[in-house]
Amino acid sequence: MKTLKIAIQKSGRLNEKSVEILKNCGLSFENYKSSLIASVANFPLEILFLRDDDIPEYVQDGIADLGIVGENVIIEAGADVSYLQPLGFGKCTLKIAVQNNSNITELSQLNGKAIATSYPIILQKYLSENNVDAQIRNISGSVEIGPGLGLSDAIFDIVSTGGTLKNNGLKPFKNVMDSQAVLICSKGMEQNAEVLELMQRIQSVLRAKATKYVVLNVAKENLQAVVDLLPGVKSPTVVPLFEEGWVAVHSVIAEQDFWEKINSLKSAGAQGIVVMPIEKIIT
Ligand SMILES: Nc1ncnc2c1ncn2[C@@H]1O[C@H](COP(=O)(O)OP(=O)(O)OP(=O)(O)O)[C@@H](O)[C@H]1O
Ligand SMILES: O=P(O)(O)OC[C@H]1O[C@H](OP(=O)(O)OP(=O)(O)O)[C@H](O)[C@@H]1O
Ligand SMILES: [Mg+2]
Repeated sequence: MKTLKIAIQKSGRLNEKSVEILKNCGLSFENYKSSLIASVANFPLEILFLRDDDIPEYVQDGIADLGIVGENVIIEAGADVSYLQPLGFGKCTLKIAVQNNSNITELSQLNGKAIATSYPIILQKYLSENNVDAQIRNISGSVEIGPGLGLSDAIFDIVSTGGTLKNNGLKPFKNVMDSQAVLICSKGMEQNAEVLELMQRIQSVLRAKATKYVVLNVAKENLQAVVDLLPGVKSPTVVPLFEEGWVAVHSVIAEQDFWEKINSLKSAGAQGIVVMPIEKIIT
């Protein structure tokens, strides 16, 4: 059996969550800051710790079979890789931003202006699609200080909370692309047995993360109303309580509408609601 290689970020925004998702898949490996490669003890896999910019090309060229990296970095690199799974972390938007006191309100006003960015390829494509002819200043980081120093009239960078823009006297002007961390593989590796096994594990971890396990008590006369609110993985489990006329209901609830559901359950007669995290859901 061939040992696969997966490339993840060595340090930075995606490192911790990438390590976490692999560990949650049951993979056992040492995560020393100093080592650039780690062997997984219980799966035919080696983990390469790299700068995120290098990951798309490593995967494209088959030096790594798999990778975890932001979509923004893949698109910027123009890498020819297969997308396997969005991972739900590293969520951000690439935006053009201008100074708070700027009078730029239309895209066409960027004609002839200078825009600082670390993502010149994505920006150039967007500008060309919108017939804007601006000068792109390619800088590798701290892009947000550009306008304040007179280096550029606008910037194009990653925005998440908007805090960095605010701290530098900038305001968002145009949203260009949303991004999140994704699992990718080299072309032709999509059906590899170990790749499929890893995908299945990652998906079961993601499904579990998106849900909570709920146990509650309800009087039999209110059971149908409560069950109608709870789909469960297949359907809710209902077991009798020692006290006559009462049952316990076991089910799962989606994280996203959790509080709304809990309030509806209480109104429908649910009592003693216990909520627990789920580790994995295998379907
Ligand atoms: N503020 C943020 N919120 C959410 N996701 C972000 C944020 N900033 C960056 N990201 C995502 O995380 C990725 C890595 O960001 P990071 O700042 O660690 O990159 P980097 O400094 O280029 O790292 P490296 O040292 O590996 O080259 C980005 O490409 C993007 O996909
Ligand atoms: O909207 P916000 O929540 O403020 O996040 C946006 C900032 O986050 C990223 O930088 P990071 O903090 O990762 O530092 P870096 O420039 O060293 O990569 C990005 O380059 C922005 O500067
Ligand atoms: Mg980088």
